[in-house]
Amino acid sequence: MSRQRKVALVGNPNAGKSALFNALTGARQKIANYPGVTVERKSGRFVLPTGEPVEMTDLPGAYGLDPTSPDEEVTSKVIRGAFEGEAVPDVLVIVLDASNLEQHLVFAQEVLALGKPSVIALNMVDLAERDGLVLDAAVLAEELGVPVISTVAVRRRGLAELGEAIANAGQRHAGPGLTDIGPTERRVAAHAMAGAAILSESRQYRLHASLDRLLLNPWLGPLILLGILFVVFQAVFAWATPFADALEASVGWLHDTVKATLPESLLRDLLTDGVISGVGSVIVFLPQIVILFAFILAMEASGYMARAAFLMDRMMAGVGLSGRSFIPLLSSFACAIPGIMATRSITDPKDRLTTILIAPMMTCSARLPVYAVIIAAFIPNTNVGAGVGLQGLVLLVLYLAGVLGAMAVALLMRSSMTKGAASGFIMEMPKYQMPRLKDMAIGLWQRAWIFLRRAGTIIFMVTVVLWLMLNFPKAGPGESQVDASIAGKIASGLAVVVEPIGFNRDMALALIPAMAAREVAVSSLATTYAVDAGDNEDEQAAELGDQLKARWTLPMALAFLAWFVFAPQCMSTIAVTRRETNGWKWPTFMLVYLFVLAYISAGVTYWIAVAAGL
Ligand SMILES: Nc1nc2c(ncn2[C@@H]2O[C@H](COP(=O)(O)OP(=O)(O)OP(=O)(O)O)[C@@H](O)[C@H]2O)c(=O)[nH]1
Ligand SMILES: [Mg+2]
Repeated sequence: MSRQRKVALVGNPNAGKSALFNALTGARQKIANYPGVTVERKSGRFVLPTGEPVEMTDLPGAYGLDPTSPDEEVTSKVIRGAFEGEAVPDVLVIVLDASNLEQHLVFAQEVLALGKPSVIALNMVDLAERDGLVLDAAVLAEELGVPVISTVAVRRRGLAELGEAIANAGQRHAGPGLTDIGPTERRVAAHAMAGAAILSESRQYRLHASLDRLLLNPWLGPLILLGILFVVFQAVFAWATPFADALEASVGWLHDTVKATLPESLLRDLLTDGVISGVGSVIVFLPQIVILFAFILAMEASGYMARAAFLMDRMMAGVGLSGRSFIPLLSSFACAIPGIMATRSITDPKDRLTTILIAPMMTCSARLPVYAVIIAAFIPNTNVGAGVGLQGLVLLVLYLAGVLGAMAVALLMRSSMTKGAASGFIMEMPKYQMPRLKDMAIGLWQRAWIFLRRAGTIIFMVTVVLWLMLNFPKAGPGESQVDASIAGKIASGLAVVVEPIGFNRDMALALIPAMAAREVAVSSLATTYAVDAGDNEDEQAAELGDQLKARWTLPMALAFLAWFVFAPQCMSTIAVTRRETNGWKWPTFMLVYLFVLAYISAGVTYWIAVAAGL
C-alpha cells in the first residue's frame, strides 16, 4: 500500500491558513486577525472528494523561504522536506489573501518555483468584494500555471472545489519561468499579475481609512486604547456580579447540603472544607474570566488588536523592544505559556529572550481570581466619579503595574544583558472585520474549559494535599488545628521570611501551594479558613471575603496584591522557558529576579500603606 499523501498549507501570515485548515479538517487551531498566530506546524486528517484520506498540515505564515525567525524556519523546512522526521509534502496549497493580492503573490511565486504540485486558494474573496474588488481567478490560474480556487474559509465557501483541485494537483502547466528570478522581478511580476486579475476596483476603503486615522492617531489613539481597557476592567467587575453571586450561592448550598447529609467523618470534612470550599472558591471567578476574554477575542477578531500593537510600537521602541513583541506579550494576558511560545515569530534572538523574560509580568488569567477576591474584600464597591467603579479602577492599576514593571525590566535588560538596537516594526495591518459570533463562542468555550479543567485537576489536587497537611497531626485540646498541622508548621517557618513585608502566617501558607498555579492561593486560603473554623458554625458560614476582612489589615491585602503582580508562581511557565531557551540558565534567572521584585514591591506597598495610616 502506498503511503498517505501529505498536503501542506502555506502562505503569508494572516492569509487564513488556519481558518482553512480548521474548515477542512474539523480541527480547532487558534485563528485571530493579526499575523503570527500559528508558530508551530499542526497536522490533521482530510478526506478528498475522491475518498482518498490525506494528512493536512497547517504551517506558520512566512514572507519568504529564507527564514528570518524561528517560526518561518519551520515552514521553510517542512515544505523543502528538510524537517527532521517528516516526509516532504506531496501537494502544496498556497493560501492568498484576495484583498491583499499583490503582496501575497510575491511569496506565492517563490513557493511555485520549487516545482511541487500546487493549488492556490484565493481566500478572503468576501473581504475583497466588500472592499469593491472584482477578481478573475482564471486570469491568475493562467498566469501562474496552477489551479486557482476562490474560497471563504470562515464561511466554508469553495471547499469542495479546493478538495477537487488538491486531488488532481499535478505539475504546473505552462506559465512564465519562475525559477531563476530574484525578489525584485517577483515583485514586478506580482504587480502585473494583480493588475491583470483585478477587473474592477471601487475605492470603498474610505470608512476604514478614516477609522485608522482616528485609532492610529499618535495622540488620540493611545487615549482611545486606554479608554477601551478602562471599560473592559469596569465590566469585569460590574457585569460579573450577578453570575458570580449565583455561583457562590450554589457552592454554599452544595457545601451545606453535603455537610448535613453525610455522617460526620474525615471524608465528609475533606469533601466540604477541602474540595468544595477550595475548588469552589476558584470556580466562582468563571464569569469574570469569560467577560475578560469576550473583550480580548472581540478585539482580536475585529483587527483592533493589531492597531493596538502598532500604537504600542513607539513605547516598545523606547524600551528597546519591537512591536513584534506585542503579540506575544498580549497572549501572555491569557497565559504566559502560549505567550512565550509566540515569541518564535521574533527575528532578533536578544529581542526574543527579553520578551520571554518579561512575559510572566503580563497579568495572566490565573491572577484574576487572586486579585478579584482581595479587591472584593478590601476595596469598597463605590464610585469615584460618574460611573467609574473603584474596584475596576484598582484592577486596571494592577494590570498596568505589571506592564510598567515589564517595560522597566526590558529597558534595564536591553541596556545590559541583552544589549542591542530595537528592530523596526514590520507587521501589516489586518482588515477590520465584524467578529463572528460562532468563532467568539468557540473561543470563549475553549477559555472557560481551560479554566474549569485547571480547577478540576491541578487546583483540586493541590487543595486535597493541602487539606491533608492541614488536618494532621490532630491538634490537642485548646490548640488550633492549623497551628498544630504540618502545613501550619511549615508556614510558620516561611512566615519569618515574609514577615518584614507584612505577610502573616496564613498568607505564607497560601504562597507555597500557589507555586503550582496562582489560583491555588485562593483555594488555599479558603481551605485554611474552613479548617480553622472547625465546628464553629458562624465562622463556617462566613464567606471567604468576610474571613479575609476579619483577619487581614488593608496594608496586608495591598502587599499581597503587589506580590502577585510580580511573583513567578507557575511551574509550567518555568518549564516552557527552559524549553524555549534550551537550558536552566534563563528560567533560573527569571525565577530569582521575579521573586526579588515581588518581595520588594510587596514590602514597599506594605510600609507605604502603613505610613499612610490605611
Ligand atoms: N472574511 C474572511 N475572514 C477570514 C477568511 N479566512 C480567514 N479569515 C479571518 O482572517 C483572520 C486570519 O486567519 P488565520 O487563519 O488565523 O490566518 P493564518 O494564515 O493562519 O495566520 P498566521 O497563523 O498568523 O500565519 C482571522 O480573523 C480569520 O477569522 C475569509 O475567507 N473571509
Ligand atoms: Mg495560522
